[in-house]
Amino acid sequence: MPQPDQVSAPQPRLEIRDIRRSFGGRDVVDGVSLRVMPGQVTCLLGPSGCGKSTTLRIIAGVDMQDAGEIYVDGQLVCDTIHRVPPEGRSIGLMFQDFALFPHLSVLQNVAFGLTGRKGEKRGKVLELLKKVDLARAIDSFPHELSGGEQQRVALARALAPKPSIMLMDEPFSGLDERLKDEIRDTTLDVLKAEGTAVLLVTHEPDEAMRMADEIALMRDGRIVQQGAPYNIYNAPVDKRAAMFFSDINVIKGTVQGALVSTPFGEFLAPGYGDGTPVDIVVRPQHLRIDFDRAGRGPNPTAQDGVPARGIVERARFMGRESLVEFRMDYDGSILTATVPSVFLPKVGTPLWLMLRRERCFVFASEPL
Ligand SMILES: Nc1ncnc2c1ncn2[C@@H]1O[C@H](COP(=O)(O)OP(=O)(O)OP(=O)(O)O)[C@@H](O)[C@H]1O
Repeated sequence: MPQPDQVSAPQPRLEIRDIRRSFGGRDVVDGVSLRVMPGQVTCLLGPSGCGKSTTLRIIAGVDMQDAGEIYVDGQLVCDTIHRVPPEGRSIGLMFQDFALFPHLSVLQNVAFGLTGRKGEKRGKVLELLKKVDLARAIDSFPHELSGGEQQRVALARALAPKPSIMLMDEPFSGLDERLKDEIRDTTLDVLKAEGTAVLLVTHEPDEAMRMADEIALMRDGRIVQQGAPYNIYNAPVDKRAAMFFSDINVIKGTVQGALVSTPFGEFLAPGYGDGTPVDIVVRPQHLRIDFDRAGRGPNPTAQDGVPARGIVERARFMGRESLVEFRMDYDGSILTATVPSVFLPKVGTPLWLMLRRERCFVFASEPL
């Protein structure tokens, strides 16, 4: 029996350490480290141009880092001296523009990455196509399939050489919204069942939240925050990280004695010196709305703080929810709340707003 201190930590399928890459003197990837465990999906999420695709291309071996190391199952596959070629890295690729060969059948497309005799290959392809629920299409040609079906064939093709890692760069962005959800779920199910480690690049927060076990939020060539979707969403590292996932409201204040006084009551601001301008950030769904009672609002509570009054400036029905904008009495600024769509107040209605304390974040003000 292994002793507790002899039990080794689980081995990441993919590990990159301090990867750097610059183009024309600009650090496009500026010290990125990541680990992806078997069967885990990590999403590299960030705005256009932040260096996501470059990071992926380096891992795939189609571009070369200036510094840093890449390990697959604990084995060094690439540093600046040693370099295992792309085909030797046990890495599968699925890119948005990674199209099927139009003149080859589904069988030939999926068999493309397989070795072995013809009869054997058909058996293997059939097995792969069953996984993506497309066995019936084995003799079809790409143009006879829908976009989603083509994507599932592409997945089967990428899985054919049994890669231990799958790199995906915006693989679903060409599909229509309804199809996307379905193909995302199929893809996830298949990859999880295979135990493949997935690194998926996307600029869509919704896609990352839906797909990822872990999100690595990237900005200007660096990972600024990494964690489970729930944690990234509910404990953003800064205002820009909060804004990346939803609209936000900002209430301005200044720190005095580790506290910020606002019309919504006092907020703790530990670690900030006196006089520091701060932003209290809260998402629209974390505002509470209450009725006006002859010029008075609800009583303050520990959970929601002090109410402040605003006048409905605009209210829009959005289907599942309504979006309501308030002009606040205290300084004329606008705050936005989302509420269940059964509630659609009239413009000009006075209402009281409270902020759900545990959903508010205090950050030092920074120009964006
Ligand atoms: N081969 C190259 N030569 C010069 N500049 C490059 C090269 N490859 C990428 N870049 C630049 O590096 C920056 C990051 O590009 P990258 O494609 O990695 O970003 P991204 O986050 O994937 O963005 P997008 O989502 O738009 O693809 C961009 O400004 C891009 O123009």
